[in-house]
Amino acid sequence: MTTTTTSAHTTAAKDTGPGAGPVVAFRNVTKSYGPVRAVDGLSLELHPGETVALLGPNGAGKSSTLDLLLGLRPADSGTVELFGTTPREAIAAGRVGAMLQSGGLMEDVTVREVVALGCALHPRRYPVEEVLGRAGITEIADRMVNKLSGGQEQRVRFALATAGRNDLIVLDEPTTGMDVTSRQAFWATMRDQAAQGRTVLFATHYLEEADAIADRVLVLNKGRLLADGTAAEIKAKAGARRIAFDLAPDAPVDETALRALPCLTSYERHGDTVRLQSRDADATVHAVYALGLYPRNLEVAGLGLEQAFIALTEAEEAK
Ligand SMILES: Nc1ncnc2c1ncn2[C@@H]1O[C@H](COP(=O)(O)OP(=O)(O)OP(=O)(O)O)[C@@H](O)[C@H]1O
Repeated sequence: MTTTTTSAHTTAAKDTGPGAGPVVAFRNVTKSYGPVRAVDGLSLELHPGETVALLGPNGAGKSSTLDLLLGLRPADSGTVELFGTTPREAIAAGRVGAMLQSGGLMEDVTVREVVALGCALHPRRYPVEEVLGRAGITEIADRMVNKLSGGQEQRVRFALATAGRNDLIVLDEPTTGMDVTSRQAFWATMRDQAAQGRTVLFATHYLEEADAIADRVLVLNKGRLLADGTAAEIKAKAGARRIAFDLAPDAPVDETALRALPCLTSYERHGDTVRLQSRDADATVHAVYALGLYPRNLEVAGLGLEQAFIALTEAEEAK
């Protein structure tokens, strides 16, 4: 095993700097389980220092993509490279840390013992106490692993993923089971890792996390890449805008005419409040006035990431 005396605060390896090749390269990768095509001709590249969120509905292929990336499963066709080499070689070189949903922790050991083992196995390890501190588990270091809550287990997994100086950190729904404070602390640590030049890829169902943390968002559906860009670009790609207004109380309202407004992609009414999504907000608002309504508190806004995500995946389902 290789050891290193590099300072704990050394940044990621030099060849991950600007101008270096991609950290991750998928080229036309396909993976099926029997009749289910979990990953369908996926091509993408991740670059040094990016923090990338992987979004998708249940069964979209997120975990399968991460499994292929980590070499845990072979692709049926296409190629997966990390740092220009195979996943196996990149992991053996200690360049990749991963926190997966599955995989039990050893049970009859303390938190410190399991983290110490993770550190010992890493070719570019950090000191155990530093790893415990970063994951916020110093206080529970002497507790048995099988006595931990779900959120505490997640923190131990996080400690194992950051036991050494990795250049790529892969996280599959890392904050599931964590309370709000733990989540915030977790992402603060992750931001710090990214600021040191590491590439971070995380799958999540929390769209607000993707919006707040990621500088790039990949939307997967049915194993295919539906959108790839900043959160703002994904919102723009969804195309629709939100319109909300209040109807004048007691004014006669033709519900059928409201539902038939032009360019609507969604319609909701709660009492006097109407909430719409429209492909062309100008045309819709114009038609509201043409109905002889006098909307009050009129608001027109872009979609949030969550609504954009739903609009994009629904549009794909409708194909
Ligand atoms: N080992 C397996 N055997 C058979 N089918 C599988 C296996 N693993 C995944 N699948 C199927 O492949 C598809 C993609 O699953 P995957 O777990 O990659 O999606 P996901 O986006 O991670 O979903 P979730 O958000 O629910 O975790 C699903 O239809 C799933 O049922």
